[in-house]
Order: sequence, then C-alpha cells, then structure tokens
Amino acid sequence: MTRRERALGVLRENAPVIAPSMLKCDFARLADEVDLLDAAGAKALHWDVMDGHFVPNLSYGAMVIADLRERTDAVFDAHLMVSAPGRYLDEYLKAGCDLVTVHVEADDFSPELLDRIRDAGVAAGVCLNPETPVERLAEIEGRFDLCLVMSVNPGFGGQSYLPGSNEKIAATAAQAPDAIVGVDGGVAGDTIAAASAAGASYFVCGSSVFGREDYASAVQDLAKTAAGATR
Ligand SMILES: O=C(CO)[C@@H](O)[C@H](O)COP(=O)(O)O
Ligand SMILES: [Fe+2]
Repeated sequence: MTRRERALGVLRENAPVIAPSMLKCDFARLADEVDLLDAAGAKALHWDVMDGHFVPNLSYGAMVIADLRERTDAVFDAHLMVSAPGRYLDEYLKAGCDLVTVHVEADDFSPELLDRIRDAGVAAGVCLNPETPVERLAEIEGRFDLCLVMSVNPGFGGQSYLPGSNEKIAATAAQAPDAIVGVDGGVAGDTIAAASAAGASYFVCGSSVFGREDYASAVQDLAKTAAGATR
C-alpha cells in the first residue's frame, strides 16, 4: 500500500478528521507535543512550512518533520507555504509525509507538480488562498486528492475565520466532488459546524487544540461538533 492510499483511507474512514496545526504547538517540547497528540488519537498532523517569502513568517522544514516521523502513525500533512515548492518538494517526500499540499499561487506551481507528488506515492493536496477563486481548480481537475480552503490569510495561527469561507467550501465541494475538502485557519468550536455543513471533512485546528489543556478532549469535541452538523 502506498502512503497515498493509506492516508486517503485514514482521512475518509475517520471523517471528520481534526488535524492539529503544529505551527501552534510548543516548539521547545516538539517531540512531546507529537507524542501527546498521538495519545490523544489525532489521525493527522498538519505541518505548516513557511519560507518568509510566500508568507511573512518562517517556521520549520523537512529535517524537523523527518526527525519526528517515526513517533506516530498519524498522517503527516505538509502544508507548503513557500514560493518554490517544486524546488523543495523531494525533501518533503523523503521526510515521510503522506500528504503534501501546495498552493496554486506559488511561483513554480504547475499541474505537473501535483503529478510529481502522486508519482511518489504520496497524496496530493492543493491549497487556495482566500482571494483565489475556486475556478482555478478546473485546470487541475482530477490531479489532486484534497483541496485545502484557506479561511485566513496564510502566515500565522490564531486569526479569525474569514467571512465567505463557507461559501468557498461549498463551491470547492461542487467543483471537485471526488476530492476531500479541507479548511485551514480560525477553525474552532464556533466555526467548525458551519464549515462541516458546507462540505468540509478535514479540519486544520491550531489554537482550538493547543489552547486547551487536554488535547484528546479538544480533538474529540471538535470532531463531535463537525459530525453533528447537518448538510
Ligand atoms: O496555515 C496556517 C496559517 O498560515 C494554519 O494552519 C494555522 O496555523 C492554523 O492555526 P489556527 O488558525 O487554527 O490557530
Ligand atoms: Fe496550514
């Protein structure tokens, strides 16, 4: 079984999936945070990679992700907020990521970039910034497994969920019915139900997990709220 097949199985069988955004964890205790999330039953960990160019912030890269890979079986999702994902992609594939998500707005984005991810046996994700229309998905139809709708401007955790994000989720689900629809930014107890009702099944949650003492109840409460939403 490829990493792609395993990851898509995990995300579909466990939907709605809460993926803690590691940007918001305590970096001084990074390995412990991964262990705690593993014990909390997190099915996916979302690694926000930032180059200080595509977004005005820096985070961590493939070497850090690789060193944490063996600590958990959770799906490793690398969200590449970098201007040149094509230049660095191989490092993330080698680091053991199961899902690699690239932005259509990146300088070297191309449909072939998504093919490279899948050819490596890894699930291909595509991400849309808030101002990017869902029509951009038409040119890459059938070439991605997950579409991540940014519900904040990328670069920082702890921002507020942008109005219009749920309409964008619904439009994405209509445009790409075979893909998993994810949402990233400001997803919390008061926003997750409407996002779920709009069609999202993969929820990146930073502050709403790491802001809680007990990660297991945070993940369970968010998943329960998402699952209880009616479409
Ligand atoms: O990609 C990003 C930000 O660029 C996100 O993954 C955030 O890190 C999510 O954090 P919260 O908004 O949930 O606090
Ligand atoms: Fe992210």
